[in-house]
Amino acid sequence: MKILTAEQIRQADQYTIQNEPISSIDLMERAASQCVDWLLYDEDSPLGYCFSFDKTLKIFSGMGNNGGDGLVIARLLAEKGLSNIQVFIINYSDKYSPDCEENIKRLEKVIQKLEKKKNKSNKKATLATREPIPTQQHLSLHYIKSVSDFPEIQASDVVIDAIFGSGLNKPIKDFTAQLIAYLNHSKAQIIAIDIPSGLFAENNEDIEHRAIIKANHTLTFEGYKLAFLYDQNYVFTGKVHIVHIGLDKNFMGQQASDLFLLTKQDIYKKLKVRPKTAHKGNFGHALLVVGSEGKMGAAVLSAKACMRTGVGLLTVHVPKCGYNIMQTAIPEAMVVVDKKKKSISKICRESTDLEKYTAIGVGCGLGKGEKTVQAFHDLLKSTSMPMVIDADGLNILAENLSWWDFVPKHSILTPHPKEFERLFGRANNPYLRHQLQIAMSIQRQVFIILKGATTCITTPEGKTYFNTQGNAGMATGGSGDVLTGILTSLLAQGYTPEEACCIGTYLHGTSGNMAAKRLSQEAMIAGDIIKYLSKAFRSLHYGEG
Ligand SMILES: NC(=O)C1=CN([C@@H]2O[C@H](COP(=O)(O)OP(=O)(O)OC[C@H]3O[C@@H](n4cnc5c(N)ncnc54)[C@H](O)[C@@H]3O)[C@@H](O)[C@H]2O)[C@@H](O)CC1
Ligand SMILES: Nc1ncnc2c1ncn2[C@@H]1O[C@H](COP(=O)(O)OP(=O)(O)O)[C@@H](O)[C@H]1O
Ligand SMILES: [K+]
Repeated sequence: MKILTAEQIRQADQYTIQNEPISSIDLMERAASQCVDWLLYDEDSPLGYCFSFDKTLKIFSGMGNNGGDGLVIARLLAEKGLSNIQVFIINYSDKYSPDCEENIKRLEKVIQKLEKKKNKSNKKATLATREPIPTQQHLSLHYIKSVSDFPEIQASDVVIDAIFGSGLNKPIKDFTAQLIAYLNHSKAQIIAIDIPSGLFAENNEDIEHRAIIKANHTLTFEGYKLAFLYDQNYVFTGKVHIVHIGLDKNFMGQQASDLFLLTKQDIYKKLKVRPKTAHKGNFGHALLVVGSEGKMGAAVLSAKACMRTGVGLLTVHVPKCGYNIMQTAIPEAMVVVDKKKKSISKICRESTDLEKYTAIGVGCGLGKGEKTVQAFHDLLKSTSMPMVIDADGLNILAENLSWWDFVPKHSILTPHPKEFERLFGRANNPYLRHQLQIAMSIQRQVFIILKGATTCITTPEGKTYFNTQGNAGMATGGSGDVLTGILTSLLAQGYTPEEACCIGTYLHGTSGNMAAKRLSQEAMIAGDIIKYLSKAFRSLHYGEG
């Protein structure tokens, strides 16, 4: 799925208005009604299925179209019978957008209607019982012009943030900034409409010092904004939900973008089916160069994951101390032992040694001893076959930058954020780090998989794929070794490095999710990701689970 910029979405908005055709105020109505559906019927909604609602919904609306969305949400919820709704318009300037202004009038009319209804029923009740009955539905509109207008917020309140959307063009200031700090300080659940107010859709500088809503949920229109895919911004977006508002699909499909979110369909299309008459020679021969004393677990995890991802043959090069461990843990793999007992010292005597392999994975649990460093150098120089480089392989490279010249073109590097920083340096914010990652992929002609809650893959052509599969149960030692095994297996089987990166990260995250569902995030360990690979494959091939 393509990720579009806020500017491209705005153009899609205009195109839809002109060509569907639909008026902008009706498009706003449609967007808000989709949000209302989510609020009333989604299992994640703090309002969920709760018509007789004992909490108060406090909607904070700005003066642009995002504010307009908030006003329509209030009106539609009131029309559906939701009881306690308070709307606050934040007067940060003296100019409303036309659709926002029109929706204030529409909301005022509904309030008047409700008041009339209330007075009528109170009159009736007074005649019959001589006492007014409690009001059934409360909808009110207030204006915030300074700090003294801030309402009290209870922990049980649900706050809708419709202050600013994608039209924000500079950081929020003055009492609106104070309001955001005040809302963030409250214990209420916050739902942001389109984008948390204060966050820019792409590049966010100086984020620690800016006023930005910290939402529990964000209902975003049509698709993820780039900023939502950086782990550092999760604190602002909370869980992201896509709300389709009916923008022109063809127009959006034609927009140029080098940014993609991986979906199940993308992966399904890339997965090959194993021919009925296949033999093990059809699925490649992988070599894993892994392990050292005390870190043979990393070697075992990568080897098991490699075999469970479908490789035909696997050879694992380990130090002598790893021989029994490896043969016992995974009899399906062949083992080549190093001359050294505790760590690897020489991987290949001649370059022809490597010719029988169709892919090489190196780095898991390798260590950085002098001989190992030399062996890694020799390995890089002996082959032009793209390889998967992880963990200590990356650390060694970071300490020997001149060896970049020997890294085979189109190799896959799998750093976590710390390893990335060692290799490529620091960037001031996640957007700039992403730009650095793209630049490095192009300059070094490698695929870089920056691992995280959302994993970011960049290609030598400058494309980016984001993988959002996975969960915090995978934040445990060895999960990265499993990914290296999976990637090496896919490369060995003849998938292109780009396919291997996309399928590998998606598969890894999907297995992790399946393991967490069955075992809990706390109890699952890296080896469980391997156990659930079979289920993940079945879900991709046959839609099971
Ligand atoms: N296709 C879409 O994406 C649709 C978008 N809609 C909504 O429209 C929003 C965008 O609306 P707008 O363009 O009116 O933008 P906003 O509602 O985000 O912006 C508010 C206005 O405030 C001004 N402003 C920007 N930064 C400011 C600051 N720091 N201090 C004071 N004023 C500032 C801007 O000039 C703008 O006029 C979206 O986020 C979404 O909620 C929907 O209404 C319908 C369809
Ligand atoms: N919170 C999370 N959500 C999703 N995936 C995660 C999360 N934490 C870790 N992971 C995944 O687990 C793996 C951890 O890799 P790494 O840090 O190299 O671990 P190790 O070195 O222990 O093997 C990565 O693929 C990463 O994307
Ligand atoms: K918002």
